[in-house]
Amino acid sequence: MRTAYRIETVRAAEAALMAKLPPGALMDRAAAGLAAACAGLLGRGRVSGARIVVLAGSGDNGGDALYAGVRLARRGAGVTVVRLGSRVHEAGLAALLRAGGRVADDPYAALARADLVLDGITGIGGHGGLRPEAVPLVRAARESGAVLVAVDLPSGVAADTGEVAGEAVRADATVTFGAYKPGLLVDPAREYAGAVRLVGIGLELPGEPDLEALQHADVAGLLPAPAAESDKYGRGVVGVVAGSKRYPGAAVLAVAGALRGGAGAVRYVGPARDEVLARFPETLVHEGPPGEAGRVQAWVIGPGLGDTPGLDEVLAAEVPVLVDADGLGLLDPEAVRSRPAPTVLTPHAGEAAQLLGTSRERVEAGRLAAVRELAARFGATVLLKGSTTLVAAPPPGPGAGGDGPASGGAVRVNPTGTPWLATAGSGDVLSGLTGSLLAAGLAPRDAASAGAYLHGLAARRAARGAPVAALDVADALPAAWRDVAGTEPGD
Ligand SMILES: NC(=O)C1=CN([C@@H]2O[C@H](COP(=O)(O)OP(=O)(O)OC[C@H]3O[C@@H](n4cnc5c(N)ncnc54)[C@H](O)[C@@H]3O)[C@@H](O)[C@H]2O)[C@@H](O)CC1
Ligand SMILES: [K+]
Repeated sequence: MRTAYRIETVRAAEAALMAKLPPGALMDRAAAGLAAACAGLLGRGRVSGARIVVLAGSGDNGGDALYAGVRLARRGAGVTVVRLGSRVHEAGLAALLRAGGRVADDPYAALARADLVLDGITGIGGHGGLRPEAVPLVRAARESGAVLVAVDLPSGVAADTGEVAGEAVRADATVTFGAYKPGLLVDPAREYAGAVRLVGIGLELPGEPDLEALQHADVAGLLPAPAAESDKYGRGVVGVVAGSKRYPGAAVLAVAGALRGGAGAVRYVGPARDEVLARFPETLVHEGPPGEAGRVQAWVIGPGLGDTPGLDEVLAAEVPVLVDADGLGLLDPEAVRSRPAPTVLTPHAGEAAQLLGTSRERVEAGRLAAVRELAARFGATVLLKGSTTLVAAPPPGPGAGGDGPASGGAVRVNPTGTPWLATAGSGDVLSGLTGSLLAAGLAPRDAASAGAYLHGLAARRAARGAPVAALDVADALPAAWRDVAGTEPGD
């Protein structure tokens, strides 16, 4: 599990640790890790003679960069400091000057010649984005062709939210200290961080992070495995209400996902039975209302639905319900909040904006806030699709909607996303898959995050660098599952 902690938590852990250590020890650890990472980026034997520029802001982030500069200067690098702000970390600057570094006479000339630039303008103490005087320097650093390394965070991005107001440093790599910060894992800020390396400085962090990204082993631990004696009900039956005369394909895609999600059977309800059966003869089909379709352990409703009725009936069921796509447009928060069983909503940014009464741009700029807000407003687990798909559980409240602790627990961020997934119908596959995991008995937050994980992995496998269609993603799900579970085709 990769975890991220907000500034307040990181600062508290730093204060507790600093109280036990001699002054400067933590900064020294950070600088040592940073210098080692820079040496690695420059390449073996390339530190001596390398031209390094330190963009030094006024706080400890600049201090880290200056002390890393000291270590690199001692190994023979030519280190030049560009001062931003009225003051810099004076002890760090003095140490660097003693080690042979110097202050730039002409910052732009220094940047143009640089092999590596350290962005020590701001870290977790920064607010309000890059200041105007920093913008041209940051642009010059970016355009110089030097390797641009952000210290702790790319300056200008918001550590806690991943928001980026105006310009920010676009780093090739970020060396972060003690813990990942949420902004390093969530877009848009994540894109500015480049390759992120975590340097341990000995912080003791609380058990529950603000954000977590599942890895293979975590997902493997969640996936359902059929027992020898399981019948189809034991494995779960998922009902899929999807498709319309106009969009029969959405039904096929949702069923395709559901068949690969671990449920023992898929029941399809809707007008696309012929299309579904032609592709997946194993599907149980029903043309009447969902309530008469027979027993299910979870419902998926929405993909390609148009205005087909059935939502109220499905929401009244005492089993988990996943609402996607067209189903979301018809959703009443109170009807969801008062459900007797958990609900999962899977909007993309546009649908989330509609549900929140805001714009798509605002949702995309503040994805963490949006997913938390939706989970709280609807008392539902929300999977917000996008380049960094997020899953938030609702805070505890009336009904059985919540499965997470106090605040709703850590928001999960999916690490397997790929731009190839931005293709028509891929969301339908995800809904079917996630609904199937719900029917198999996974808790809502686990079903949504394992679903997103497998879906992203399947898309990568199917794409291998070329465009994919949604059905290719569904077809690659078994291989992604084997990858994660560590099973072989013959098992
Ligand atoms: N506290 C600690 O023990 C440790 C801190 N570390 C480093 O210290 C950083 C935090 O240091 P600080 O709390 O001094 O904060 P920062 O250095 O991140 O930034 C605060 C300073 O920048 C100025 N500032 C704020 N917003 C700005 C903006 N938009 N543009 C320009 N200047 C701006 C402030 O006036 C203040 O002087 C971490 O990110 C990390 O790099 C590490 O050395 C590890 C140990
Ligand atoms: K920085």
